[in-house]
Amino acid sequence: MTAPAAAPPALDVAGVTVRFAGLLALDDVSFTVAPGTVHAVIGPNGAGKSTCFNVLSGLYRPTAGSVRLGAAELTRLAPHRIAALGVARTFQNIVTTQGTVADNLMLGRHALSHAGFAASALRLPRAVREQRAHLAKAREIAELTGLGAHFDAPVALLSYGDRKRVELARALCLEPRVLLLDEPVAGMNAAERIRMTEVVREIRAELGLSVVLVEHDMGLVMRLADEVTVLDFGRAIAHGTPDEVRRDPEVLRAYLGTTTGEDAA
Ligand SMILES: Nc1ncnc2c1ncn2[C@@H]1O[C@H](COP(=O)(O)OP(=O)(O)OP(=O)(O)O)[C@@H](O)[C@H]1O
Repeated sequence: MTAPAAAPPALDVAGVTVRFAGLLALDDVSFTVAPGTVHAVIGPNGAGKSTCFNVLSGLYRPTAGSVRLGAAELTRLAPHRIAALGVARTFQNIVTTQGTVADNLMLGRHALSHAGFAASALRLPRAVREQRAHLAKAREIAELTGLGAHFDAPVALLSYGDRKRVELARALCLEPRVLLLDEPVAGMNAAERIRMTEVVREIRAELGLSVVLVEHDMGLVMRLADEVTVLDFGRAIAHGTPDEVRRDPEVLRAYLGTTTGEDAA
């Protein structure tokens, strides 16, 4: 694998508010994802986690507040512009079933293609060279995410866990500086969860990117996150290391019936 790129800039979320009619889905939420760290956003159902992700990836425009990647303000940009600045996301419920693993990863490379459609269709030398380089990169990312042996396999024939990693690999094909992971282990069995945890660790170490993680699986959050922000009714009620937040009385209160924080979220 290539050497890790320079550390990504910090992702600063400052005073973000999202109002849907009368409902405050996010209420003046601020946190900073430090370069190269895994930052989890957790909270009970309806706390605002998905809304927060949708703001970070440009699907929602906040009512107030800002999201900055280094000097770049993201909140007024369309999702594809945010992706082009190096913020890629996975989707919780999209588990692709079309094409081969290679096809899906090459779709992820599409946004980085410089040769135009006509040049590619005409197989002009530059387009052919570029296509070859994209394929090599896609293969490298498949290896990194444990999909190397399945590179030419139809996605429909893969296990659920492998397909979730295709979604992750597709996002990595954008060569992001910040990766937004939306419930990466949702629906997985125990073995698949462990595998995904290992893969996220490896990609962080290998690629040096920052990861923002929304996840209900507290085991995964405790093992992976450097920092955690806890949302409740749209407000950020706690920030800290996994150990700090699981001992925080307000966090324990937010998760009704939770006494240890182990099975929170
Ligand atoms: N597009 C929308 N229009 C109106 N209300 C919305 C919309 N999206 C989310 N909400 C509301 O905003 C609040 C926060 O929802 P959100 O989906 O962000 O929470 P969440 O923490 O991701 O929940 P879950 O863990 O159940 O996925 C909820 O009350 C939800 O009903």
